[in-house]
Amino acid sequence: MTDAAKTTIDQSEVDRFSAMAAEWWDPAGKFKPLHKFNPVRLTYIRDRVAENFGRDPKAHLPLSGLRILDIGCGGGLLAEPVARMGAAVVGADPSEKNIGIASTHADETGTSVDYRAVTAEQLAEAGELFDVVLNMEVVEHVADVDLFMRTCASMVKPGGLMFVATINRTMKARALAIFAAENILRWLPRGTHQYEKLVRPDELETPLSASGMSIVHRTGVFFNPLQDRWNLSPDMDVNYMLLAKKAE
Ligand SMILES: C[S@@+](CC[C@H](N)C(=O)[O-])C[C@H]1O[C@@H](n2cnc3c(N)ncnc32)[C@H](O)[C@@H]1O
Repeated sequence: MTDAAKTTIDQSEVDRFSAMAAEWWDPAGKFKPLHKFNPVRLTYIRDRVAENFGRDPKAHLPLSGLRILDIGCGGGLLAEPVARMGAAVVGADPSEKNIGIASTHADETGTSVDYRAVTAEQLAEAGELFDVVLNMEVVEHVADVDLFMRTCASMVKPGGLMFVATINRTMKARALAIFAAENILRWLPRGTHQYEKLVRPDELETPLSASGMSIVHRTGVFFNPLQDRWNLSPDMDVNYMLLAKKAE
């Protein structure tokens, strides 16, 4: 099968997120872990983007002038604050319901985000290019990781960045991110993550390097129960983030 005939969409995954769409902006609801994640990932994105593009991360609008794609944006939990840092943000998600909730919320908060109910494949086919692609908590839900990564990488401009956040496929992740998070802590609905669909860092590195991108930074993200907060950590066995840069 050619790439053009393949899809990255696992319809059962998209349907599951659509069914929960009303809860995107409830900080105590089914997306509570993503709300809790936001401070650490937003700071990481801001600081690394500012460093790459020679900006002051503490400036009023540190991301102004940059075109950023939030692929698999869901309800826009990340797209909105990134737009408020000055970037021109395209938020894309295959679920019409997610995009509906995201658009309504952005209207309510007066935030400008260009939301589109499309797949990464459709955006890439249209020749869209971005300074930064945010690929956060999506790869573990797609049908074809390799194709998804190559499609996303094709939309990064030379010298641009892609951030990827996901969960490692390790026994520790199975115990903490699936069993404990879904059955004991009840942070996530049961069935949110399937062990077989979790993705190891090297499985992202292969399609990235085939697309002219190299990993320039990697970090674990770990929950500290005493602080009730996620922090960056050298331990990449469970949640982790990668930053890849395209050659100039
Ligand atoms: C766990 S949510 C992450 C939402 C957002 N990125 C965040 O971190 O706040 C996963 C999202 O990926 C979307 N998704 C699933 N399959 C996808 C695909 N093949 N391409 C793009 N997005 C996809 C889902 O609809 C859902 O909104």
